Amino acid sequence: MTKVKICGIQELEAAMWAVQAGADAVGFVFADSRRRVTLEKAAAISVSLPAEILRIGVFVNASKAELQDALEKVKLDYVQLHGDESPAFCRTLTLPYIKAVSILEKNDLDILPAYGGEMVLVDSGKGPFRGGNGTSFDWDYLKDNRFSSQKLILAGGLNKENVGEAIHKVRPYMVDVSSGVESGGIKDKEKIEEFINEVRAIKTEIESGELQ
Ligand SMILES: O=C(O)c1ccccc1N[C@@H]1O[C@H](COP(=O)(O)O)[C@@H](O)[C@H]1O
Repeated sequence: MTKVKICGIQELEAAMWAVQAGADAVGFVFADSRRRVTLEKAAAISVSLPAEILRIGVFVNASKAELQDALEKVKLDYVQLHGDESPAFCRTLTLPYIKAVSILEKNDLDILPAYGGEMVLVDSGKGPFRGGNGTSFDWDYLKDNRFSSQKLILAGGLNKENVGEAIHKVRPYMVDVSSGVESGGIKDKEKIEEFINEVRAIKTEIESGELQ
């Protein structure tokens, strides 16, 4: 069963749309972004969410102290690292982390194991920002890749139209979406519901053997 993360949450209302539609995780962006949210606002949203929802904080080149502070204040389950954090930096972290890696060509996948961590995230390297660009990469790169010791999160340009193909090709542990569930730059209830419904439908097809 593919898990779903709805990222770029800035309002409790949008978080609840995600929860009610069946999301497994929500993401708060603390990096420089139009989706940036303050620790205080994220903490207020976090405290109102059901315990079983994963809270994931998105950072770019934050210090260990900043990561730890956010983890505690927002009650984050993971920090997601979208900057130039090195494998050595990641491996010294004493908090749960997910390293995000930009994939421009197939060889970019080779470094994933070096980062360690329970999960790794692959995103598109295309676009002006460190993430949240709404652009995808060639999922065929991942067709014969299985990261047995790391759970794979697929991100980058996902939407209700393409997430089925993406899951079919990559079989990720979790899909992560931000731009694809927005209208006019803000989270859209209907798009969140449609995206999650689409993922649930694909899961059913895979489990029933209809989708090979
Ligand atoms: O969403 C942002 O603004 C952002 C800023 C800096 C780093 C990461 C960011 N978001 C992450 O980017 C990917 C892909 O998002 P999209 O669906 O293509 O818009 C996702 O992991 C977000 O968590």
